Amino acid sequence: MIYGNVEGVKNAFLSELELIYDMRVPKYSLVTEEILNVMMRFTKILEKEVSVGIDRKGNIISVAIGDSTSVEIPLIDIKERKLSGVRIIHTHPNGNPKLSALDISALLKLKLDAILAVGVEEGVLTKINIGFCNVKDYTLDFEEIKNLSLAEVDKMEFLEKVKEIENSIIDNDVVEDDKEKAIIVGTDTYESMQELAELAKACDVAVLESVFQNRPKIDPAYYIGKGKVEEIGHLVQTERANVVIFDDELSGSQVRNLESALGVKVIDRTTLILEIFATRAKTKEARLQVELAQLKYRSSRLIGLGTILSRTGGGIGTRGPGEKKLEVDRRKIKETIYDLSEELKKMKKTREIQREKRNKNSVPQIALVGYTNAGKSTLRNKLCDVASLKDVTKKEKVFEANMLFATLDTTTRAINLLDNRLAALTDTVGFVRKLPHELVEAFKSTLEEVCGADVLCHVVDGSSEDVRGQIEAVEEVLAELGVRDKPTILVINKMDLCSEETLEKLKEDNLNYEIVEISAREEINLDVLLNKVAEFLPNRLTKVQMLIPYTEQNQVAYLHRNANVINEYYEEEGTLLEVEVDEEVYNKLREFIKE
Ligand SMILES: Nc1nc2c(ncn2[C@@H]2O[C@H](COP(=O)(O)OP(=O)(O)OP(=O)(O)O)[C@@H](O)[C@H]2O)c(=O)[nH]1
Ligand SMILES: [Mg+2]
Repeated sequence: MIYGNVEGVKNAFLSELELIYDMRVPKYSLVTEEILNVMMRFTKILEKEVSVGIDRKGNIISVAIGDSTSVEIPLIDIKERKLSGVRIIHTHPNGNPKLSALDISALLKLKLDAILAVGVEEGVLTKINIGFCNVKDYTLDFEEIKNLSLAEVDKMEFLEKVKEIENSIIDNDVVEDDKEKAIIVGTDTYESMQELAELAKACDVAVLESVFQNRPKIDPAYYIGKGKVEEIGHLVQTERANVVIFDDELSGSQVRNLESALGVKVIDRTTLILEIFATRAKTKEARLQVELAQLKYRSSRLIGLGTILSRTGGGIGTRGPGEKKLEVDRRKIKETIYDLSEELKKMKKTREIQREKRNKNSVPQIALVGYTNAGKSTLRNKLCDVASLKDVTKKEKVFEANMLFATLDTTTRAINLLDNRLAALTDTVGFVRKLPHELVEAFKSTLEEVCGADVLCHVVDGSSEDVRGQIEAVEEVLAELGVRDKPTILVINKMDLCSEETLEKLKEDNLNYEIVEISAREEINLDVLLNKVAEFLPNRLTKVQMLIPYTEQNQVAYLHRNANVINEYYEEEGTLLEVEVDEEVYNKLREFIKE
């Protein structure tokens, strides 16, 4: 069987190529002239690369049309402390034997014994380059032996060399360096690039370099200019990056072209955002939503993740729905999308019912909204601490970190306002610019909490260089949700990092808002915020007098927890309390109310 790109190749040619399988290579040789001659002939006829995989016994294990990655060989784990036992011989139809980026990454990822690139011009051999793995700084590296003649290749003590490499893998205790190291590429704005770097960080990917190209026109094949691609390819090699992340959406074919030019995995901003959502999704509903979004995004392009790159497994862009799921045909994907949507619809209904219940209980709703990293989760935690319901609350810390999207699921907790009213405080997912529209759709339902809120606290990071842009981005989403006319407090957070000037300027620029400046982390002005929120909430408290007999003292304690006790007197018949109560408490203790 001939692997790789065989479409449109005449059957007669394929049968002739099949004959290579019957050829043998003597144990101590790299390759034979006989095999090379067939390869070179077809390289000329097809004007394509021809690859042959040979094992250490000299058996031909695969013949393929296409680059070095079309050869099918099993993946070897470095923990086994050996190489794959396979060498790949392939032709370069342009006559240049230089190993390409893809050749080198195939060598290292597949742990080949060797990779030979045979330059072919007009069907004639020019020179041969050989790549071997070697060990440098306890990690797997490569060396390239250049411009050899066939006679020189013949003379090479190839098996000795391979043994040497395997010994040095054992001696140096080589570990697989599977950390993802990225070069980020953008054409939009500096802010957007900075955010992309943050997003990568949130995904545990180190950003080694960032490349910016100011380009009015998008290149249909590579997105960026050809020269830039080369520059990045060079950086990939020198910095030893293993993924390149683009700031904008790429088409499936751009991803494929870039991967083959750069020799490493290429992903775009949307894939990265989806990835973050996938790793952070905590509830079943959130996970379903992300999975749905990922399926939709990938099915619309069925991104290649070049053959070898996807087989090396792990890392960004490969989690979530899982490769297996993506390999199934489009019809299956459509069915899955349908099922997921149905399941989500059901969940949405359940949540609506829950929300209705809560509304009936007439607990006022406060929602924290804002740009990602503004400090919403920190604020929610602090408010839960400061305004805790004493023994009534089960405090549940929100996952908070200096990372984007620390929160994926809206999480609601009860807090006690300073006037002793109970309120529900909801933390929401942070917004980002260029949120893929697949996600806007998917996450609208989690943001629906916002629609039910009585007051919105729009939290902004006052210390950010792009406060204005972030405020606008959030306002846009709020408008889309149809909640711009809700009472909104602009909460300027991180005032500990802001200068007086910045704060003044911010306030001047946002005269249309009620503003409270705070520091969530340093707990500055949290009481001011709580009071402002109380002011904004519809007043649902009623002032009453209650006389509680001394035999029912637990009700006094209950009132202290759940109502606003203004005065307390000890009378003969019991405790007389002047309290502000909400509907629930009113109904529960109605019998004690003194007219
Ligand atoms: N200096 C300072 N840092 C703060 C303050 N509030 C929050 N932070 C930090 O800002 C970072 C982000 O805070 P989070 O609470 O996770 O932000 P978030 O708005 O919930 O972010 P997403 O969930 O991604 O939308 C964390 O490192 C916090 O410690 C503050 O008042 N001052
Ligand atoms: Mg958060």
